[in-house]
Amino acid sequence: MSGISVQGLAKRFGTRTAVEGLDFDVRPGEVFGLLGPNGAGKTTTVRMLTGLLQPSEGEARVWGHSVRTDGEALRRVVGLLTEQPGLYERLSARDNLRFFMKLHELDERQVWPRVQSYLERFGLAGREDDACGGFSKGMRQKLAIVRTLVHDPKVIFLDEPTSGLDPESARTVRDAVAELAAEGRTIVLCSHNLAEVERLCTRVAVVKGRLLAMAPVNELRRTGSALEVKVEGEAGRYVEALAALPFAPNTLAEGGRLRVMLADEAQAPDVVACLVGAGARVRSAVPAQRPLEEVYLELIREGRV
Ligand SMILES: Nc1ncnc2c1ncn2[C@@H]1O[C@H](COP(=O)(O)OP(=O)(O)OP(=O)(O)O)[C@@H](O)[C@H]1O
Repeated sequence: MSGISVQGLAKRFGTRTAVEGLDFDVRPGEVFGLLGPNGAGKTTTVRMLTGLLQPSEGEARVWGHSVRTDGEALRRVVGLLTEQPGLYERLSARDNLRFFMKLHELDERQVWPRVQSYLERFGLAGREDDACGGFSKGMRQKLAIVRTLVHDPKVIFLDEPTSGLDPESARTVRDAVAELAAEGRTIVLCSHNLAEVERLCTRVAVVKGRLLAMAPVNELRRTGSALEVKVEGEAGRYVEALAALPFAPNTLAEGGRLRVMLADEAQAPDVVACLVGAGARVRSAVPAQRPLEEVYLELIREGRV
C-alpha cells in the first residue's frame, strides 16, 4: 500500500490557483520533504491531504482513504503538526492532551502509557499538570508534537517541527521522526530548514504553485555537475592548470581536495587528464554532492520542471 498517492491535485481560491498538477507518492516508512518558498502552496497541499480542504481538481489517497470522500477515516489515520502549536493556554498539558483524546474518542487509560512515553522522551514528564500558558516556546512545540501523536497516526504531517527548539531538543525531535518512520509510518515534512531536510528526508518535492522537482535528496544534490577530486599533496597547485582548460572551470582547492564546477559531466575526463598532465597523482574523482540549499535555490530561481 502507498502511504500517500496524489494524482493531478489542484486547489483554486476564486481565480487564484494556489497549487496545481501535483502528482506524487510517498511510501510507508518514508520521510518525504515538501519544500517551496512562502506562498508556494505547501500548506494548501497539506490541508487537502488531511481532509481540511476539498481539492478543486484531482484525487489523493492517504493510507488508502480518499481525501474527497473518506473524511472520517482520514482523520483517524493522519496526524498534523501545524506551524502554530495552537494549545489551550489555560489548560494543563494533560488536559490539552485529554481534549484531543476525546476528539478522537479514545480511551484515556489505554492511550496514556504511550503518551507518557512521548512526554518522557521530550523532557515534559513531571510538567503534565502545569498550565501551557507558562511553558516556553520549545516546551509548547514539543507538547504539540506529542498531541499530534495521541491517536497513533499512520501518516504524519509536520510543519517546521523543530522551529523554536534548542539544538538538543531539535535533535530529540529529529530522532523521534526517524523512529516514527522506521515503525512504518509515512512522514511528510514541510520545512525551510534545508539542512534538516537533508538529514531526515529520503526524497523531496519542490513546489511553487506546481511541482518543480521530485527526487531522492542524494540525486538532487548531484544535479549540476561538479567533480570532487582527491590528489596527493596540496591541491591548490593544480588550480592554474585547470583554469587553462578551454572551458576554464571554476575550481576550489582545500588541502588535498579540488571541487571543479563543470557545465557538463562530459568535461570530467578532460579535468582528470589535465591534472595527470600537470603531474598530479589522482586518488579519486567522483561527482560532488552539493548542499541541498544550493540546488533548491537554483530550482526556485529557474522555476524549471
Ligand atoms: N483560504 C485561502 N483563500 C485564498 N487564498 C489562499 C487561501 N489559502 C492560501 N491561499 C493562497 O494560496 C497560495 C499558497 O498558500 P500556502 O499557504 O499554501 O503557501 P505555503 O507554501 O504554505 O507558504 P508558507 O511557506 O508561507 O507557509 C498563496 O497565494 C495564498 O495566498
